[in-house]
Amino acid sequence: MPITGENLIGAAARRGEGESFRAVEAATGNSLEPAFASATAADVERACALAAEAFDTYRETSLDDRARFLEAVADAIVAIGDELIVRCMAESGLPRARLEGERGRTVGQLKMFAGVVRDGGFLEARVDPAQPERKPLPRPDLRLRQIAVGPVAVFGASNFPLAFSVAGGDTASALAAGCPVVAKAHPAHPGTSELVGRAVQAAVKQCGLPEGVFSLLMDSGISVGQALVADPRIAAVGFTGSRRGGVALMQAAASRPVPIPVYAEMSSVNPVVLLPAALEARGRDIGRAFVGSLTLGSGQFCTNPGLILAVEGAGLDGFLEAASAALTETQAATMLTPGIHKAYCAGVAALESNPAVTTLARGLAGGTHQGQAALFATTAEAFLADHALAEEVFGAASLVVRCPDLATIRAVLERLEGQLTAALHLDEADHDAARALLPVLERRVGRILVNGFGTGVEVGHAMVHGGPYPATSDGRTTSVGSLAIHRFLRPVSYQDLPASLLPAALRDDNPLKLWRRQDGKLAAPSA
Ligand SMILES: NC(=O)C1=CN([C@@H]2O[C@H](COP(=O)(O)OP(=O)(O)OC[C@H]3O[C@@H](n4cnc5c(N)ncnc54)[C@H](O)[C@@H]3O)[C@@H](O)[C@H]2O)C=CC1
Ligand SMILES: O=C(O)CCC(=O)C(=O)O
Repeated sequence: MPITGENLIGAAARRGEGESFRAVEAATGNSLEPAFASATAADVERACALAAEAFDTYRETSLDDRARFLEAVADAIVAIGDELIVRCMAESGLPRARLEGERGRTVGQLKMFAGVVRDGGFLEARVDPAQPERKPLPRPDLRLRQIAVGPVAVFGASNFPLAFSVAGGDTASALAAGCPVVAKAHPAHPGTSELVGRAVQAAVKQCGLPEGVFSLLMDSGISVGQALVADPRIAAVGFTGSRRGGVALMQAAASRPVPIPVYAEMSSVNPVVLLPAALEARGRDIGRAFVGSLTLGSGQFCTNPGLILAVEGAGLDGFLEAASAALTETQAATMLTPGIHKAYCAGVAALESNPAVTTLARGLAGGTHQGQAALFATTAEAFLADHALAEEVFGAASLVVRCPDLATIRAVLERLEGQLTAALHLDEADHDAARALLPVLERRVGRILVNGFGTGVEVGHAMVHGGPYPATSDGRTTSVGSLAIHRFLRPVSYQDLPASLLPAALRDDNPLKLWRRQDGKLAAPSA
């Protein structure tokens, strides 16, 4: 499939008339062909108009038709073949095996949502039949279902160019909910974005859906994203990226005449608590496993373990020795963009020059665009006194906070901002200590895990990839897993509607065979 540098607006492919830009090969910094041209305000207008036009038809597609569409998108992505992987490797600097895995995750995610749609449970159908004889007042007939919120703007992430990008989790969950998507390509991987966008466009056509179900807009800057979020037809936003970018979109959305929700996944340092018995028994093993997670993908995961909390002692010393030894041998790896590399180097330099911070180890030095891993340590006292030490350094850098006791670990956790994950390393003798920390962790994070690290999010039904601000803009939800569909749904109640006007999900004969809440009780569909 040739990459043309065009915007995909409904069924059309159109060269933008905005600023021209090229993708950059992450490993070399060289420009890649072809030139892309940023979309204009008229392109944004057209994509949003088509999305609004498609909305009522698309949201009422049968569950089976919508599921088949999601499966068609998955198949079309696979059908691109190796060209997708090769282009994505060049644009992101990520290795083949990682991107092949990520393609599998992207396709699996679309198929999972196809299953969620077919199941119909996300409609949360409820029926409270009328009670005309109720005293002192009769009860009306009340029925409820969830409907799609409207067209969704999706901003692809730089660090997951497939699974969190054009046809990633935000797009899959919005399409599953019945929302058309206008995607804004990340300027770090426009070629990858176009290839995937063309696959979605082809699936829309193949399934006979209205063309406005999907559009893809290019931009080297931020004006297309700003115009998209401001467009009155856009009803919600999905975003993964920097705190600055996410907050800017939250502000843009909140200052519209009609504000809309922004589901932004932003920054997180993902505290890892090493409890005493586990540290003493296997501190060295934990240290080696930690370095594996820290340096995965050059540390460019929002779930990266950026903060380690432990009580001082021989166990922590063993952990630090093993972690430092492993880190010292870690190869530097190409980072996603020169900008991200520069931000990483600045973050590391700030820690190195902080008098309250000790550099424990650095990985092997690398080329111009490669991130050199780093491990730092500080005291709890210094950490609590300096807010900057709790900020995310995006890349393979982590800070160990030496604590005098468990109460101090708890105090540090209490002071942290909202996080995506927290990990506890524990043995049985640590259970009481862990139990005491759980209430704090539940208040601070979206996912609590034991004897592991948060990198590598499982795409499933019980996953929460979210957390209180600033991990995300809305801690009540998730951007990974089937629950993500609820971000793009809204309940509607139908009171005393004649049977012929009711949506199929709420009719007495239950033609969709849904599990429904009948007078408050979950009821199976009759055979
Ligand atoms: N928490 C996470 O998962 C991630 C965090 N990051 C952080 O973000 C930094 C920069 O990476 P990027 O991927 O470029 O993130 P970014 O937040 O700068 O950009 C992400 C997307 O949002 C758009 N955007 C950014 N600011 C905007 C604004 N004010 N108005 C409209 N659109 C806007 C960009 O054009 C891009 O499409 C990294 O150094 C890292 O610190 C990056 C990737 C993932
Ligand atoms: O760890 C993962 O699998 C996903 C991480 C993520 O969401 C991110 O880095 O943006």
